[in-house]
Amino acid sequence: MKPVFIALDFVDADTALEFLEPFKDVKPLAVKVGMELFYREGAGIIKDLRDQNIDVFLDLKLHDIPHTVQQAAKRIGQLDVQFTTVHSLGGSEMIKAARRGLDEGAKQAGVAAPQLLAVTQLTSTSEEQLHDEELVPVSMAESVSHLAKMASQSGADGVISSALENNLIHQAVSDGFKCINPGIRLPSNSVDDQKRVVTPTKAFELNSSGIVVGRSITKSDDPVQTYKDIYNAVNGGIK
Ligand SMILES: O=C(O)c1cc(=O)[nH]c(=O)n1[C@@H]1O[C@H](COP(=O)(O)O)[C@@H](O)[C@H]1O
Repeated sequence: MKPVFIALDFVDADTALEFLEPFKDVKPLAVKVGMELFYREGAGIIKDLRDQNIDVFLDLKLHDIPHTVQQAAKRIGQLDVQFTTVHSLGGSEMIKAARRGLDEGAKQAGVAAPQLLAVTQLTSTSEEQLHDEELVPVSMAESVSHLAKMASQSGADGVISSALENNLIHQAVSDGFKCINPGIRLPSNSVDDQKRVVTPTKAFELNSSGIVVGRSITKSDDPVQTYKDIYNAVNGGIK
């Protein structure tokens, strides 16, 4: 099963849970809680979702010195979430520290440790920005596959990248390493702030291990049907 994570980019728990009401008989269901919702609601929203048996990807994109990241990751590891993120640009020592923190926290809480995903280059970053603002001299594809290799050697279970880079990443890492892809748009949607976008079908043609979809579902006229259509295009099986 390749997950389709719905990005719950909502202002508060009431709005997020109200949005999820019509999904109560939809299985499987996986959601992403990001900074907007978590900074407002903290661990309470994670508990509400886990109590409904929903898989949770807690996306806080940790990026700090290794000790700070390890301690923060320990707290995340205690929350019984299934996936979480760090920025790969924090470096190999930071990613290893995150891995240690997640494992320690999960062990203390008696839950399974979350899978660790390292963000390579954000899907809102263009090739021009990479060169002009970050002064990175190599191409986007080279930068992303290099960061993915480093993340895989540092204990990450996968990366967050645009699907456009999946095939290069798969060549650089061992089997089983996940490429989870945001920057997903249906052909009729506007691109908004994203730069490196693909459709859900294209993402899976490009060997995606899972996708993150926000506004294409949350702003759709019929979010449940849009979720089912996207999920079925990839996996089939939801009525
Ligand atoms: O880590 C992420 O999930 C992420 C990384 C990235 O490079 N690009 C990206 O868009 N995201 C997240 O994926 C979601 C995309 O939302 P939409 O653009 O509305 O589909 C947001 O919650 C972003 O925070």
